[in-house]
Amino acid sequence: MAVCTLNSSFLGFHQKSHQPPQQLVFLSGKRWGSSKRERHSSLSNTACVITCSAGGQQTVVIGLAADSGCGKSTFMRRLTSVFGGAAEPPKGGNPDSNTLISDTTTVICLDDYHSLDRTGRKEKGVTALDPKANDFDLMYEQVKALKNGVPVDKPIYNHVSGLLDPPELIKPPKILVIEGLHPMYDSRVRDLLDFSIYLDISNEVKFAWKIQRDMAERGHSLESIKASIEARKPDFDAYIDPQKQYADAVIEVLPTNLIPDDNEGKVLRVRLIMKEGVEFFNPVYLFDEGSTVSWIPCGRKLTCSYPGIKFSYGPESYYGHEVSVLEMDGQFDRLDELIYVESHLSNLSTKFYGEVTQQMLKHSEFPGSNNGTGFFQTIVGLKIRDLYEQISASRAKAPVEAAKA
Ligand SMILES: Nc1ncnc2c1ncn2[C@@H]1O[C@H](COP(=O)(O)OP(=O)(O)OP(=O)(O)O)[C@@H](O)[C@H]1O
Ligand SMILES: O=C(CO)[C@H](O)[C@H](O)COP(=O)(O)O
Repeated sequence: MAVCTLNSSFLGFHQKSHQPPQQLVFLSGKRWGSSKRERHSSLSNTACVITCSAGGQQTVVIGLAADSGCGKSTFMRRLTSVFGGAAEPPKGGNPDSNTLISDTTTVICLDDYHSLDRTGRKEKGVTALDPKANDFDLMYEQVKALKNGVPVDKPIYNHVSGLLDPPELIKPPKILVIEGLHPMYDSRVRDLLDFSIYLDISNEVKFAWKIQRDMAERGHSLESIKASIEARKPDFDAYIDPQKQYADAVIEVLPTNLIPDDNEGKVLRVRLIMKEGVEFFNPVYLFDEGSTVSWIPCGRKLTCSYPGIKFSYGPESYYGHEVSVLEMDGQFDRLDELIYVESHLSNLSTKFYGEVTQQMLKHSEFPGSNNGTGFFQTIVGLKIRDLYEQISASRAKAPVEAAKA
Protein backbone atom coordinates (compact mmCIF):
# COMPACT_ATOMS: atom_id res chain seq x y z
CA MET A 1 0.00 0.00 0.00
CA ALA A 2 1.38 3.38 -0.93
CA VAL A 3 1.09 6.31 1.44
CA CYS A 4 1.07 9.65 -0.34
CA THR A 5 1.20 13.11 1.15
CA LEU A 6 0.05 16.19 -0.71
CA ASN A 7 1.92 19.11 0.71
CA SER A 8 0.28 22.37 -0.25
CA SER A 9 2.45 24.87 1.55
CA PHE A 10 6.03 23.80 1.97
CA LEU A 11 7.21 27.06 0.46
CA GLY A 12 5.35 28.90 3.20
CA PHE A 13 6.90 26.91 6.05
CA HIS A 14 8.75 29.88 7.37
CA GLN A 15 10.92 30.12 10.42
CA LYS A 16 8.78 32.88 11.93
CA SER A 17 5.40 31.13 11.81
CA HIS A 18 6.73 27.72 12.85
CA GLN A 19 3.63 26.22 11.26
CA PRO A 20 3.96 22.71 9.86
CA PRO A 21 2.85 22.28 6.24
CA GLN A 22 -0.80 21.55 5.48
CA GLN A 23 -1.27 17.97 4.37
CA LEU A 24 -3.85 15.78 2.72
CA VAL A 25 -3.17 12.11 3.18
CA PHE A 26 -4.23 9.49 0.62
CA LEU A 27 -4.44 5.90 1.78
CA SER A 28 -5.21 3.12 -0.71
CA GLY A 29 -6.68 5.59 -3.14
CA LYS A 30 -9.07 7.08 -0.57
CA ARG A 31 -8.55 10.65 0.45
CA TRP A 32 -8.54 11.55 4.11
CA GLY A 33 -8.68 15.20 5.06
CA SER A 34 -10.92 17.74 6.68
CA SER A 35 -12.94 20.00 4.46
CA LYS A 36 -11.14 22.99 5.99
CA ARG A 37 -7.84 21.52 4.87
CA GLU A 38 -9.23 20.81 1.42
CA ARG A 39 -10.47 24.39 1.15
CA HIS A 40 -7.12 25.71 2.26
CA SER A 41 -5.39 23.48 -0.24
CA SER A 42 -7.50 24.44 -3.19
CA LEU A 43 -7.29 28.16 -2.41
CA SER A 44 -3.58 28.14 -1.80
CA ASN A 45 -1.45 30.09 -4.24
CA THR A 46 1.70 28.30 -3.19
CA ALA A 47 3.34 25.57 -5.23
CA CYS A 48 2.31 21.96 -4.57
CA VAL A 49 4.37 18.85 -4.32
CA ILE A 50 3.31 15.25 -3.92
CA THR A 51 5.68 13.09 -1.94
CA CYS A 52 4.81 9.46 -2.35
CA SER A 53 6.64 6.50 -1.00
CA ALA A 54 5.89 2.86 -1.50
CA GLY A 55 5.26 0.97 1.70
CA GLY A 56 5.09 4.15 3.78
CA GLN A 57 8.90 4.45 3.61
CA GLN A 58 10.21 7.24 5.79
CA THR A 59 13.47 9.09 5.90
CA VAL A 60 15.95 7.46 8.30
CA VAL A 61 17.34 10.15 10.61
CA ILE A 62 20.86 10.02 12.06
CA GLY A 63 22.21 12.49 14.64
CA LEU A 64 25.90 13.35 14.91
CA ALA A 65 26.96 15.53 17.82
CA ALA A 66 30.33 17.10 18.53
CA ASP A 67 31.94 20.38 19.36
CA SER A 68 33.23 22.55 16.54
CA GLY A 69 36.49 21.32 14.95
CA CYS A 70 36.11 17.77 16.26
CA GLY A 71 35.93 15.92 12.95
CA LYS A 72 32.22 16.00 12.02
CA SER A 73 32.87 17.01 8.41
CA THR A 74 35.56 14.36 8.04
CA PHE A 75 33.21 11.73 9.45
CA MET A 76 30.45 12.86 7.05
CA ARG A 77 32.79 12.50 4.08
CA ARG A 78 33.59 8.95 5.18
CA LEU A 79 29.90 8.16 5.70
CA THR A 80 28.69 9.46 2.33
CA SER A 81 31.52 7.59 0.62
CA VAL A 82 30.17 4.30 2.02
CA PHE A 83 26.96 4.94 0.06
CA GLY A 84 28.90 5.90 -3.10
CA GLY A 85 28.64 9.14 -5.05
CA ALA A 86 29.84 12.58 -4.10
CA ALA A 87 28.15 14.87 -1.59
CA GLU A 88 27.68 18.44 -2.81
CA PRO A 89 25.96 21.63 -1.69
CA PRO A 90 22.46 22.20 -3.20
CA LYS A 91 22.91 23.03 -6.91
CA GLY A 92 22.43 26.68 -7.83
CA GLY A 93 21.83 27.63 -4.20
CA ASN A 94 23.59 29.84 -1.67
CA PRO A 95 27.37 29.30 -2.10
CA ASP A 96 27.69 29.49 1.70
CA SER A 97 25.12 26.73 2.28
CA ASN A 98 26.17 24.24 4.97
CA THR A 99 24.14 21.41 3.42
CA LEU A 100 25.66 18.43 1.58
CA ILE A 101 23.53 16.28 -0.69
CA SER A 102 24.36 12.93 -2.30
CA ASP A 103 22.11 10.32 -3.96
CA THR A 104 21.23 8.67 -0.65
CA THR A 105 22.10 11.18 2.05
CA THR A 106 21.44 14.78 2.95
CA VAL A 107 23.60 16.23 5.70
CA ILE A 108 22.25 19.35 7.36
CA CYS A 109 24.27 21.39 9.80
CA LEU A 110 22.39 22.38 12.93
CA ASP A 111 24.21 25.73 13.02
CA ASP A 112 21.45 26.67 10.56
CA TYR A 113 19.07 26.75 13.52
CA HIS A 114 21.00 29.50 15.31
CA SER A 115 18.26 31.98 16.22
CA LEU A 116 20.81 34.68 17.03
CA ASP A 117 23.37 35.76 14.48
CA ARG A 118 26.95 36.66 15.42
CA THR A 119 26.07 40.23 16.40
CA GLY A 120 22.96 39.08 18.28
CA ARG A 121 25.00 36.63 20.33
CA LYS A 122 27.57 39.30 21.11
CA GLU A 123 24.89 41.77 22.22
CA LYS A 124 23.21 39.20 24.47
CA GLY A 125 26.54 37.82 25.74
CA VAL A 126 25.77 34.21 24.79
CA THR A 127 27.75 31.65 22.81
CA ALA A 128 26.41 29.54 19.91
CA LEU A 129 26.43 26.57 22.28
CA ASP A 130 23.81 28.15 24.53
CA PRO A 131 20.29 26.82 23.79
CA LYS A 132 19.08 30.44 23.96
CA ALA A 133 20.95 31.08 20.70
CA ASN A 134 19.16 28.24 18.88
CA ASP A 135 15.60 27.61 17.67
CA PHE A 136 14.72 24.09 18.82
CA ASP A 137 11.01 24.44 17.93
CA LEU A 138 11.87 24.99 14.30
CA MET A 139 14.55 22.27 14.36
CA TYR A 140 11.99 19.79 15.69
CA GLU A 141 9.26 20.77 13.23
CA GLN A 142 11.55 20.61 10.22
CA VAL A 143 13.30 17.33 11.13
CA LYS A 144 9.87 15.80 11.81
CA ALA A 145 8.53 17.07 8.47
CA LEU A 146 11.54 15.65 6.58
CA LYS A 147 11.21 12.34 8.40
CA ASN A 148 7.60 12.19 7.22
CA GLY A 149 8.53 12.94 3.62
CA VAL A 150 7.66 16.64 3.56
CA PRO A 151 10.11 19.23 2.12
CA VAL A 152 11.04 22.23 4.25
CA ASP A 153 12.47 25.70 3.82
CA LYS A 154 15.44 25.49 6.17
CA PRO A 155 17.25 28.66 7.29
CA ILE A 156 20.96 29.06 6.57
CA TYR A 157 23.51 30.35 9.08
CA ASN A 158 26.27 31.96 7.05
CA HIS A 159 29.62 31.19 8.70
CA VAL A 160 31.37 33.73 6.48
CA SER A 161 29.19 36.76 7.28
CA GLY A 162 27.84 35.59 10.65
CA LEU A 163 24.31 36.40 9.44
CA LEU A 164 21.14 34.36 8.92
CA ASP A 165 20.61 34.05 5.15
CA PRO A 166 17.30 33.37 3.32
CA PRO A 167 16.18 29.74 3.63
CA GLU A 168 16.95 26.89 1.22
CA LEU A 169 14.59 24.13 0.13
CA ILE A 170 15.45 20.70 1.55
CA LYS A 171 13.69 17.66 0.11
CA PRO A 172 13.32 14.47 2.16
CA PRO A 173 16.26 12.15 1.45
CA LYS A 174 16.59 8.42 2.12
CA ILE A 175 18.97 9.23 4.98
CA LEU A 176 18.99 12.57 6.76
CA VAL A 177 22.02 13.32 8.93
CA ILE A 178 21.67 16.20 11.36
CA GLU A 179 25.14 17.17 12.52
CA GLY A 180 26.24 19.85 14.89
CA LEU A 181 26.27 21.01 18.46
CA HIS A 182 22.80 19.92 19.63
CA PRO A 183 21.21 16.96 17.79
CA MET A 184 20.39 15.21 21.08
CA TYR A 185 19.75 18.24 23.31
CA ASP A 186 15.99 18.65 22.77
CA SER A 187 14.04 15.50 23.70
CA ARG A 188 11.58 16.01 20.82
CA VAL A 189 14.41 16.05 18.25
CA ARG A 190 16.17 13.20 20.04
CA ASP A 191 13.06 11.02 19.75
CA LEU A 192 13.11 11.46 15.96
CA LEU A 193 16.58 9.93 15.65
CA ASP A 194 16.91 6.37 14.38
CA PHE A 195 20.57 6.31 15.45
CA SER A 196 22.86 8.76 17.21
CA ILE A 197 26.61 9.27 17.42
CA TYR A 198 28.72 11.48 19.67
CA LEU A 199 32.33 12.38 18.82
CA ASP A 200 33.96 12.81 22.22
CA ILE A 201 37.32 14.49 21.75
CA SER A 202 39.26 14.98 24.98
CA ASN A 203 40.37 18.52 25.78
CA GLU A 204 44.06 17.79 25.13
CA VAL A 205 43.38 16.35 21.68
CA LYS A 206 40.81 19.03 20.78
CA PHE A 207 43.39 21.66 21.63
CA ALA A 208 46.04 20.01 19.43
CA TRP A 209 43.64 19.72 16.45
CA LYS A 210 42.37 23.27 16.82
CA ILE A 211 45.88 24.67 16.93
CA GLN A 212 46.82 22.67 13.86
CA ARG A 213 43.79 23.88 11.88
CA ASP A 214 43.21 27.41 13.13
CA MET A 215 46.88 28.44 13.11
CA ALA A 216 47.76 26.81 9.79
CA GLU A 217 44.53 27.41 7.84
CA ARG A 218 42.85 30.37 9.50
CA GLY A 219 45.79 32.48 10.68
CA HIS A 220 44.73 32.61 14.37
CA SER A 221 47.31 33.12 17.11
CA LEU A 222 47.98 30.53 19.81
CA GLU A 223 46.65 32.95 22.45
CA SER A 224 43.38 33.57 20.60
CA ILE A 225 42.83 29.82 20.13
CA LYS A 226 43.39 29.22 23.85
CA ALA A 227 41.01 32.08 24.71
CA SER A 228 38.29 30.78 22.37
CA ILE A 229 38.49 27.26 23.84
CA GLU A 230 38.35 28.63 27.40
CA ALA A 231 35.38 30.90 26.58
CA ARG A 232 33.37 28.00 25.15
CA LYS A 233 34.19 25.49 27.88
CA PRO A 234 31.45 26.28 30.46
CA ASP A 235 28.71 26.08 27.81
CA PHE A 236 30.32 23.02 26.26
CA ASP A 237 30.23 21.29 29.65
CA ALA A 238 26.66 22.40 30.33
CA TYR A 239 24.95 21.79 26.97
CA ILE A 240 27.06 19.73 24.56
CA ASP A 241 28.97 17.12 26.56
CA PRO A 242 25.88 15.73 28.42
CA GLN A 243 24.42 14.59 25.10
CA LYS A 244 26.84 11.67 24.97
CA GLN A 245 24.71 9.78 27.50
CA TYR A 246 21.99 9.49 24.82
CA ALA A 247 24.24 8.35 21.96
CA ASP A 248 23.98 4.85 20.51
CA ALA A 249 27.68 5.00 19.57
CA VAL A 250 30.41 7.24 20.99
CA ILE A 251 33.87 7.65 19.46
CA GLU A 252 36.08 8.78 22.33
CA VAL A 253 39.51 10.19 21.45
CA LEU A 254 42.17 10.34 24.17
CA PRO A 255 45.93 10.74 24.41
CA THR A 256 47.86 7.46 24.08
CA ASN A 257 48.65 5.24 27.05
CA LEU A 258 51.57 3.71 25.14
CA ILE A 259 53.92 6.67 25.71
CA PRO A 260 54.28 7.68 29.36
CA ASP A 261 53.34 11.35 29.95
CA ASP A 262 52.85 11.99 26.24
CA ASN A 263 51.81 15.58 25.62
CA GLU A 264 52.33 15.78 21.87
CA GLY A 265 48.84 14.49 21.09
CA LYS A 266 49.97 12.77 17.89
CA VAL A 267 49.45 9.17 18.96
CA LEU A 268 45.85 8.55 19.99
CA ARG A 269 43.86 6.05 22.02
CA VAL A 270 40.41 5.76 20.47
CA ARG A 271 37.43 3.97 22.00
CA LEU A 272 34.32 2.92 20.10
CA ILE A 273 31.56 2.68 22.71
CA MET A 274 28.54 0.79 21.36
CA LYS A 275 25.23 0.58 23.22
CA GLU A 276 23.73 -2.88 23.59
CA GLY A 277 20.08 -3.54 22.77
CA VAL A 278 19.66 -0.88 20.08
CA GLU A 279 17.26 -2.03 17.37
CA PHE A 280 18.99 -2.79 14.05
CA PHE A 281 22.46 -2.27 15.56
CA ASN A 282 24.74 -5.17 16.52
CA PRO A 283 27.98 -4.01 18.13
CA VAL A 284 31.26 -5.02 16.51
CA TYR A 285 33.40 -7.46 18.49
CA LEU A 286 36.99 -8.71 18.58
CA PHE A 287 37.55 -12.49 18.59
CA ASP A 288 34.75 -13.49 20.97
CA GLU A 289 31.53 -11.57 21.64
CA GLY A 290 31.16 -10.52 25.29
CA SER A 291 34.67 -11.59 26.36
CA THR A 292 37.36 -9.25 27.57
CA VAL A 293 40.27 -9.24 25.15
CA SER A 294 43.62 -7.48 24.87
CA TRP A 295 45.50 -7.90 21.60
CA ILE A 296 48.82 -6.62 20.27
CA PRO A 297 48.68 -7.40 16.55
CA CYS A 298 52.22 -6.19 15.75
CA GLY A 299 54.51 -8.88 14.36
CA ARG A 300 54.63 -10.84 11.15
CA LYS A 301 51.38 -9.60 9.64
CA LEU A 302 51.22 -6.02 10.86
CA THR A 303 54.14 -3.61 10.70
CA CYS A 304 54.31 -1.37 13.77
CA SER A 305 56.85 1.29 14.63
CA TYR A 306 57.21 2.89 18.07
CA PRO A 307 55.04 2.91 20.21
CA GLY A 308 53.17 0.01 18.58
CA ILE A 309 49.46 -0.80 18.51
CA LYS A 310 47.24 -2.29 21.17
CA PHE A 311 43.60 -3.33 20.80
CA SER A 312 41.21 -4.05 23.67
CA TYR A 313 37.61 -5.18 23.70
CA GLY A 314 35.05 -5.92 26.37
CA PRO A 315 31.78 -5.13 28.11
CA GLU A 316 31.43 -1.97 30.22
CA SER A 317 28.80 0.30 31.70
CA TYR A 318 28.40 3.81 30.27
CA TYR A 319 26.00 6.26 31.93
CA GLY A 320 24.09 3.27 33.30
CA HIS A 321 23.83 1.55 29.90
CA GLU A 322 25.35 -1.79 28.99
CA VAL A 323 27.91 -1.19 26.24
CA SER A 324 30.63 -3.00 24.30
CA VAL A 325 33.88 -1.09 23.91
CA LEU A 326 36.46 -1.64 21.19
CA GLU A 327 39.68 0.31 21.75
CA MET A 328 42.67 0.98 19.56
CA ASP A 329 45.77 2.69 20.94
CA GLY A 330 48.57 3.60 18.51
CA GLN A 331 48.78 4.07 14.76
CA PHE A 332 49.08 2.06 11.57
CA ASP A 333 52.27 2.19 9.51
CA ARG A 334 50.78 0.54 6.42
CA LEU A 335 47.08 0.87 5.63
CA ASP A 336 47.05 -2.12 3.26
CA GLU A 337 47.90 -4.33 6.25
CA LEU A 338 44.72 -3.21 8.00
CA ILE A 339 43.02 -6.23 6.43
CA TYR A 340 44.77 -8.32 9.08
CA VAL A 341 43.02 -6.42 11.88
CA GLU A 342 39.72 -6.33 9.95
CA SER A 343 39.75 -10.11 9.57
CA HIS A 344 39.74 -10.51 13.36
CA LEU A 345 36.68 -8.29 13.87
CA SER A 346 33.09 -9.55 13.57
CA ASN A 347 29.68 -7.90 13.02
CA LEU A 348 31.30 -5.29 10.76
CA SER A 349 28.30 -5.17 8.37
CA THR A 350 30.62 -5.21 5.36
CA LYS A 351 29.30 -6.39 1.98
CA PHE A 352 32.56 -8.12 1.06
CA TYR A 353 35.80 -9.24 2.73
CA GLY A 354 38.12 -6.26 3.20
CA GLU A 355 35.56 -3.47 2.71
CA VAL A 356 36.76 -1.49 5.76
CA THR A 357 40.34 -1.63 4.50
CA GLN A 358 39.23 -0.61 1.02
CA GLN A 359 37.39 2.45 2.41
CA MET A 360 40.39 3.41 4.54
CA LEU A 361 42.76 3.14 1.56
CA LYS A 362 40.37 5.19 -0.60
CA HIS A 363 40.53 8.09 1.88
CA SER A 364 44.06 7.73 3.15
CA GLU A 365 44.54 11.51 2.96
CA PHE A 366 41.67 12.28 5.39
CA PRO A 367 42.73 13.24 8.91
CA GLY A 368 42.85 10.24 11.26
CA SER A 369 43.37 7.62 8.54
CA ASN A 370 46.32 6.06 10.32
CA ASN A 371 44.60 5.63 13.67
CA GLY A 372 41.39 4.57 15.44
CA THR A 373 39.50 7.78 14.59
CA GLY A 374 39.37 7.01 10.86
CA PHE A 375 39.06 3.27 11.43
CA PHE A 376 36.10 3.54 13.80
CA GLN A 377 34.40 6.30 11.79
CA THR A 378 34.52 3.98 8.77
CA ILE A 379 33.09 1.10 10.80
CA VAL A 380 30.25 3.31 12.11
CA GLY A 381 29.56 4.40 8.51
CA LEU A 382 29.11 0.74 7.51
CA LYS A 383 26.88 0.12 10.52
CA ILE A 384 24.69 3.07 9.48
CA ARG A 385 24.35 1.64 5.97
CA ASP A 386 23.29 -1.68 7.51
CA LEU A 387 20.84 0.04 9.87
CA TYR A 388 19.31 1.94 6.95
CA GLU A 389 18.90 -1.26 4.93
CA GLN A 390 17.32 -3.08 7.87
CA ILE A 391 14.91 -0.23 8.67
CA SER A 392 13.90 0.07 5.00
CA ALA A 393 13.31 -3.68 4.76
CA SER A 394 11.23 -3.75 7.94
CA ARG A 395 9.14 -0.77 6.83
CA ALA A 396 8.54 -2.30 3.42
CA LYS A 397 7.40 -5.52 5.10
CA ALA A 398 5.08 -3.81 7.63
CA PRO A 399 2.24 -2.81 5.22
CA VAL A 400 2.34 -6.26 3.59
CA GLU A 401 1.93 -7.88 7.01
CA ALA A 402 -0.86 -5.41 7.85
CA ALA A 403 -2.65 -6.15 4.57
CA LYS A 404 -2.44 -9.92 5.27
CA ALA A 405 -3.95 -9.53 8.77
N1 LIG B 1 40.80 12.17 13.17
C1 LIG B 1 41.53 13.28 13.15
N2 LIG B 1 42.84 13.25 13.39
C2 LIG B 1 43.58 14.37 13.38
N3 LIG B 1 43.07 15.60 13.15
C3 LIG B 1 41.77 15.68 12.91
C4 LIG B 1 40.92 14.53 12.89
N4 LIG B 1 39.64 14.92 12.62
C5 LIG B 1 39.70 16.24 12.49
N5 LIG B 1 40.96 16.70 12.67
C6 LIG B 1 41.42 18.09 12.64
O1 LIG B 1 40.33 18.91 13.01
C7 LIG B 1 40.02 19.79 11.94
C8 LIG B 1 38.50 19.90 11.84
O2 LIG B 1 37.96 18.73 11.30
P1 LIG B 1 36.52 18.78 10.68
O3 LIG B 1 36.41 19.90 9.70
O4 LIG B 1 36.19 17.42 10.19
O5 LIG B 1 35.69 19.12 12.00
P2 LIG B 1 34.25 19.78 12.20
O6 LIG B 1 33.74 19.22 13.48
O7 LIG B 1 33.40 19.55 11.01
O8 LIG B 1 34.63 21.29 12.35
P3 LIG B 1 33.67 22.58 12.27
O9 LIG B 1 32.42 22.28 13.02
O10 LIG B 1 34.49 23.64 12.94
O11 LIG B 1 33.46 22.84 10.81
C9 LIG B 1 40.70 19.21 10.69
O12 LIG B 1 41.09 20.19 9.79
C10 LIG B 1 41.89 18.52 11.29
O13 LIG B 1 42.92 19.46 11.48
O1 LIG C 1 30.37 26.27 17.35
C1 LIG C 1 30.10 26.51 16.21
C2 LIG C 1 29.50 25.43 15.41
O2 LIG C 1 30.26 25.06 14.31
C3 LIG C 1 30.30 27.87 15.68
O3 LIG C 1 31.18 28.52 16.50
C4 LIG C 1 28.98 28.59 15.65
O4 LIG C 1 28.19 28.11 14.60
C5 LIG C 1 29.18 30.09 15.52
O5 LIG C 1 29.72 30.40 14.32
P1 LIG C 1 30.69 31.61 14.05
O6 LIG C 1 32.04 31.09 14.39
O7 LIG C 1 30.48 31.87 12.59
O8 LIG C 1 30.28 32.76 14.89
